[in-house]
Amino acid sequence: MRSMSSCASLLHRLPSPPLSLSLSLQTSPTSLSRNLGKKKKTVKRAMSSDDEGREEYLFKIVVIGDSAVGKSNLLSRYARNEFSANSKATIGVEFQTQSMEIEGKEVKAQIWDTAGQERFRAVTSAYYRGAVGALVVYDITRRTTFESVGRWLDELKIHSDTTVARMLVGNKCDLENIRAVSVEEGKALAEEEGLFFVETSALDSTNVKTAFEMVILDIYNNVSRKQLNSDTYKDELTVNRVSLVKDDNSASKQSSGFSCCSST
Ligand SMILES: Nc1nc2c(ncn2[C@@H]2O[C@H](COP(=O)(O)OP(=O)(O)OP(=O)(O)O)[C@@H](O)[C@H]2O)c(=O)[nH]1
Repeated sequence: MRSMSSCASLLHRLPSPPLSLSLSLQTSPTSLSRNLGKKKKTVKRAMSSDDEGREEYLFKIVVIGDSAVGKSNLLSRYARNEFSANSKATIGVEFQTQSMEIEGKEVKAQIWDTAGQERFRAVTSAYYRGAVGALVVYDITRRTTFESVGRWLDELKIHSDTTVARMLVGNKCDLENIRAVSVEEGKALAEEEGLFFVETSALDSTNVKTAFEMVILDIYNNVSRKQLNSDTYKDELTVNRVSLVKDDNSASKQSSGFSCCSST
């Protein structure tokens, strides 16, 4: 028996952000990539201008958590509105790019999904490199996956910047009847670690859009505040402008423009 109403809604880590969550999704490309072994540039984040001088942003977001918590299905639900009851374990890395508009600016979120199983994981440092946002996912019906959250957060801290926008996601909240982690426990951990928190269901779509878009919005707000003009940032922008030009040319080039993985 499913219960949608029991899913915990979004808990803000910070006071409400200055922007609303009404992002307009422009495209829904399916740039899925399995490029293990190829040595290519890793995108960090980007700002560029198109022909009309409009600002563009590219944010890399990673989805992490134990195996079978629903990472791949959360991404496929968000990007393509698809769910698979029999999805296979992810091998290596996949990513999807979503474009949207915030305050008249084009924002592209490049969302990376990797295997929860250690033996199927690609080079860890390459996966995290350049990430400005992260969804840390556990399965509300399996307590061990909640207990692993600390380990995933530690890995994120080791491999990325401290300013990464982070969302704790308790997935499979449609399975209320076999819940093993309470909403209160999820909230408490999120508060302790300074994360946003939401419970989702990739199966029935509950809060999936909110989870991703809250992270994107938080990154956007952070980046806007920083104004993206520091000296340390300029090199990255130069690299990423090239990637964005490729990305704009055609959907098919999108996956080749942004790929993983080179080891550090
Ligand atoms: N009931 C329910 N099942 C889900 C939900 N999300 C995912 N599943 C199921 O959980 C299983 C694992 O989902 P995946 O998306 O492959 O999990 P994953 O975290 O990507 O797994 P790895 O690739 O091994 O890291 C699949 O059988 C999905 O159908 C959900 O929200 N509700």
